Amino acid sequence: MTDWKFQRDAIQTFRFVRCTFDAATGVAQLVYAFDDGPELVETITVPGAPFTLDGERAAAVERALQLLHLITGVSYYKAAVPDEIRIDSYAIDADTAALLTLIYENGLGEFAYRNGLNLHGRIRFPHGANAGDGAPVLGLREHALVAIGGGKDSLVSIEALRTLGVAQTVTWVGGSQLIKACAERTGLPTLNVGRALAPQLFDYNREGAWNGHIPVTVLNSAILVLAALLHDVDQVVFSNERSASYGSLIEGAGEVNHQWSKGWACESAFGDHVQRRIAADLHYYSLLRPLSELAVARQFAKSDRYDAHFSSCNRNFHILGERPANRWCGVCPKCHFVFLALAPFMPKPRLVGILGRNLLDDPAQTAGYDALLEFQDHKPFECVGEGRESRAALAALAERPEWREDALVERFAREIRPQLDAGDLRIEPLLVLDDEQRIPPALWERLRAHLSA
Ligand SMILES: CC(=O)N[C@H]1[C@@H](OP(=O)(O)OP(=O)(O)OC[C@H]2O[C@@H](n3ccc(=O)[nH]c3=O)[C@H](O)[C@@H]2O)O[C@H](CO)[C@@H](O)[C@@H]1O[C@H](C)C(=O)N[C@@H](C)C(=O)N[C@@H](CCC(=O)O)C(=O)O
Ligand SMILES: Nc1ncnc2c1ncn2[C@@H]1O[C@H](COP(=O)(O)OP(=O)(O)OP(=O)(O)O)[C@@H](O)[C@H]1O
Repeated sequence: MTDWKFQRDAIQTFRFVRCTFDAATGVAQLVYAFDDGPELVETITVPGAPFTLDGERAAAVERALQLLHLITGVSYYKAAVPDEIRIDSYAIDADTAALLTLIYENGLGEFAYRNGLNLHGRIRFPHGANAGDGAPVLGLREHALVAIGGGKDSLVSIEALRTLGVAQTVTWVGGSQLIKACAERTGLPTLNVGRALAPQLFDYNREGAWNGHIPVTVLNSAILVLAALLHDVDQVVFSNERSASYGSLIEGAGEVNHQWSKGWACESAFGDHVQRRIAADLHYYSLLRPLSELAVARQFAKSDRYDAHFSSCNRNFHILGERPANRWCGVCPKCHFVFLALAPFMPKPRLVGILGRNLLDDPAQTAGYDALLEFQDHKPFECVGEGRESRAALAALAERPEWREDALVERFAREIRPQLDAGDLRIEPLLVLDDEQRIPPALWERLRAHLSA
């Protein structure tokens, strides 16, 4: 064991070694290993300890901990993608194995595509027969843990829930100062869950591990489910919009969705599983599922409360490495898209003030915008709206005197718009609310009225 070296292609087995939770400290340890190599220990710390857990709630916490262990393993499994998966210290049933296969295969879709790997049929979680449905009703208190990511989406949800009078705690995972500042700006109760990846993963990455995107949203979701049980809360609320269900269309490969774990397929499978197998009265849902990215942007633009605090630029959220000096790098797909999506709904000086520059008047950004428009390129592997949303937003700006002379708007009107069907360029149809969602029905009725106001 002391001589063990990470040799990606020689590794045969990925092991889920054990998971533990200490109610006195709020610390969960999620332990993995390759073959008989060193233990890889990821640590999750839920503030609020000590936690007093009675019989049924303690059992639900144990089930949530195992689900978290199984989902979080994706970060380590991907480093070698070995043929065999083993679960050393507990057993899972066929339903749980099916959920995990769905999450690993699809959540690692971009990773597999970029590395030229085929994961279909390769990910096999050992399992027994189905244990049957029947998670108990725990009598959880009516309260929402709302995930906050520092960008516009979660802020739209938080403000909607505030307006609708839903009691909420603004919750985030990890040490981002930007998210903390946004959370504090809400003026609501906050909960910051600590997360430390096993340090060896960074060594393995340097030593030739497979690397690439992992389904981080479902991982954060599993963390919040555990935190909800510990804090006796009946709702875990995310802010994943309808557009997240659509990936990039790649010639020869089909659809590859960077944000698969923000999509409806993941939300419905994960949310149903939580209610069937963990706690029948724990509701996991995305409040923004009925909305397109443009509809979310329109909603965000209604208030300027967060203009000086939020950022959707993912470059702020690296564990290691540099972050943009003024919250917006201005050159990545998310900066491009958010600028474009907000532009039809916000006065121009306000938007330029938020990002610090006018991205649509910068010819150097042409290729970036072409990818968003799916013009001579595919939609970027990032959390951006659908191509039709970008095209509709630019078409709207091409009609506005304050925007139409800007370099990229003018180019769109001259070169790209004539190749498109005018009927597909209207914004209004993209703002219609969708019915595919799992928001608690009474809340959905009130939310629909609020969003339509
Ligand atoms: C901040 C970011 O975008 N990171 C992505 C980037 O990672 P990078 O290597 O540049 O830096 P770090 O994030 O600091 O990660 C260092 C290494 O750690 C590993 N890792 C990290 C987190 C984790 O949960 N598991 C891990 O294994 C990984 O090996 C890193 O190399 O590129 C990576 C490869 O494409 C991405 O996976 C990183 O994405 C993060 C996991 C992340 O948190 N990204 C979110 C900002 C993000 O993409 N959110 C999407 C949601 C999409 C989804 O749910 O799938 C969004 O904006 O909506
Ligand atoms: N560190 C985090 N902890 C908990 N939840 C997070 C974290 N980062 C992102 N999320 C949540 O994951 C979901 C997807 O994140 P995403 O980045 O799309 O949203 P956002 O930051 O609210 O908005 P934007 O799209 O403008 O960046 C959101 O519900 C967000 O709240």
